[in-house]
Amino acid sequence: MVKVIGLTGGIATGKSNVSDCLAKMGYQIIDADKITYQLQQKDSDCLNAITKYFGNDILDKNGELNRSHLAKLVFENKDNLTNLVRIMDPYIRSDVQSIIDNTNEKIVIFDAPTLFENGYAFMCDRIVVVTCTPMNQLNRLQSRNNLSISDSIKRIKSQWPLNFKEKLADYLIDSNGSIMQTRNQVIKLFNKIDN
Ligand SMILES: Nc1ncnc2c1ncn2[C@@H]1O[C@H](COP(=O)(O)OP(=O)(O)OP(=O)(O)O)[C@@H](O)[C@H]1O
Repeated sequence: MVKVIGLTGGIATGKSNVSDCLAKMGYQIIDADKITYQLQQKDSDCLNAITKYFGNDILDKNGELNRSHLAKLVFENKDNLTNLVRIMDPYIRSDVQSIIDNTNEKIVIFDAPTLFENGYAFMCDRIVVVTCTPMNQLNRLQSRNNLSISDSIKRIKSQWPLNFKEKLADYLIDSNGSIMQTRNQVIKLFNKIDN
């Protein structure tokens, strides 16, 4: 029976670094962001459902999703975010479940930024949360996405508080140190989980 390890954190807390490290160690990664992106391809059922709710304004002239426009709508309005999640949820869940059901691996990693917010924690046997101090999170988000402080705070606040996620974790990865220090923790942790 495959063991599903959920991997999450707060926005810009260093989850991608951990996910890269796990991929290099040979683990199969189910990437919720990639699945979401693929589901939103032009003319897909999922994009049609999104457009039905948000209107044709979210499409560009070629019928492709205008991602920055949709992002603006959902980060500025909580109801929009809730509805986007509600619309996409069954599509994402079904894709993830089919990967889990068809894998031959002993362990798969389900990498999802909003694992808790979207109720995907229930699909996991164990959960790893990548965390750092609120100040490091804010600095990393600002410099990575070139955002103002107020926009960064808005994005951080659209997720559950990091300290709440930490309490729900089975395992924590502290990403306050260097990338290498974080990777060493990942190797140590997965040697334990995998044995
Ligand atoms: N240990 C670290 N030391 C210094 N910088 C780091 C560390 N880990 C990540 N960063 C930097 O912080 C930023 C955010 O990291 P990353 O993209 O891995 O976050 P994330 O948790 O995957 O975010 P999101 O969920 O928003 O995609 C990146 O610019 C990355 O280079």
